[in-house]
Amino acid sequence: MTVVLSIDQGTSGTKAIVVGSAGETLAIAEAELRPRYGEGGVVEQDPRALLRSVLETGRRAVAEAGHPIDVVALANQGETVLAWDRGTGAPLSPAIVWQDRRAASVCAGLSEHAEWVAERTGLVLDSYFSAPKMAWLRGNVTTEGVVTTVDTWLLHHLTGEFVTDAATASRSLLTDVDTAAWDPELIGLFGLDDEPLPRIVACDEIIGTTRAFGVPTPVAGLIVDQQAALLAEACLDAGAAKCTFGTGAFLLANTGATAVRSTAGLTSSVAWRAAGQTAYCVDGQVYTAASAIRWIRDLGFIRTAGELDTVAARQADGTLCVPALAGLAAPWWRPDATATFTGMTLSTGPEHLVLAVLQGIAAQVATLCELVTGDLGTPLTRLRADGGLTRSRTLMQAQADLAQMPVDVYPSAHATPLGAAALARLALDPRMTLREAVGPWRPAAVYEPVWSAERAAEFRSTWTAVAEATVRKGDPT
Ligand SMILES: O=P(O)(O)OC[C@H](O)CO
Repeated sequence: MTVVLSIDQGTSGTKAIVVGSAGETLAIAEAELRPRYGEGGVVEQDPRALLRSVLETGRRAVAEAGHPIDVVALANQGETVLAWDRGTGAPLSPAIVWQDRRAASVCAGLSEHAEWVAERTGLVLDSYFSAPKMAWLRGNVTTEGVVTTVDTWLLHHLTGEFVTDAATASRSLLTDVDTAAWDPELIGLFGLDDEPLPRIVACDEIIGTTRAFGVPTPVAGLIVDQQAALLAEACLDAGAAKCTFGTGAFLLANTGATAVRSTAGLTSSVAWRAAGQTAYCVDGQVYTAASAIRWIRDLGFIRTAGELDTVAARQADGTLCVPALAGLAAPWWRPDATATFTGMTLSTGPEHLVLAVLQGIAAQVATLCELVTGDLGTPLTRLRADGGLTRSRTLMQAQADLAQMPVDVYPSAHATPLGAAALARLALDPRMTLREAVGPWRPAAVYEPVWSAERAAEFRSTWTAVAEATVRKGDPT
């Protein structure tokens, strides 16, 4: 029996779970993290707090499980970067979170290269990805040490190794998506030629051992959190898609062994490299989902996210929201976009604003479902969903209504660490298939659309007009 300590180091928190061989959760420990938001698109985290949360939740989960662990897996937040000293491991900068928009200036300066960069990397030249942030850090914060994604820094602390996995590397704008290897031309474009870059490893590779959680234990099962959830939800065949409703909402669809070049403004990256194969996915992003809910909570509209369904109005009053509180990603790619509420009257209450935020998130995800369908060449007919916000019945019903497809809610709140745990199991038992490592699951709830196709289309066209107007507001005059 393989017991995995699987750690999900995310934007809003770190979760460590101990997973038994049948995928059962033996223990859970969580730590909340709060990024620092500042003017000018600043979203930062204290790297030491991230590391502390990994060590502390991992140790608590192991103690609670009361069972020796065989392997440690780590899922990471993808595009968040920091500068650090390779000798001491000390951070030399804050962690610049994927939501941070300050590197937009780097992308603007490279805009004439946008087309070939997209063709080579499968991504869009946008401040969301790691390389512009790395270049921004170099130009504005420090020329010392190394600049890497957070996973590399955490893994250095755990094992002493200098590595990243193929899925995380593919989110950088520094890899050729077809080979998933560092690309010297891209590295040169961002002025990062002199940077030592970590070795790219497979997601199911044993990269070293750690003593951080007791006796020396192998470390394997490294992957971006979104891709981990795609794997946990068994989206193993081309065409299967999931949306994780976390800090942001991220829709990923498996495209098999091919990295498609999106014609719709989505991005393509490595889903995982495991069992000797590389699988790809297309993805679309809603930058603020739970962070929009946290925002309305901080404004006092709700006391906790658990109140969403009781507070949200049963009927909309015409208020619409584009929750672009940290810019807009696919298909607009406008880091400068800001959030909008329209259609309010004197009778609009907090309940209408709460409903409008939930419908705004669902409308953005519905747009992504439509675009994914275009890229896959076959219609997306069902959506799998996970993440904390799937607890909101109002949101899930709005999702089914606006996307006009059933939504299957994943039964566990731990899709991301369960996906990383599956990769770790595979690492320890290479005779297993990926499908066996993941195992079957049944939805905890299925939301069927109750709105007619006409009603959904009408809502979406009004909402899209508001989103387009939001984007036009920032157009140069
Ligand atoms: O930390 P999460 O769970 O919000 O996910 C972050 C995404 O992977 C960013 O691309």
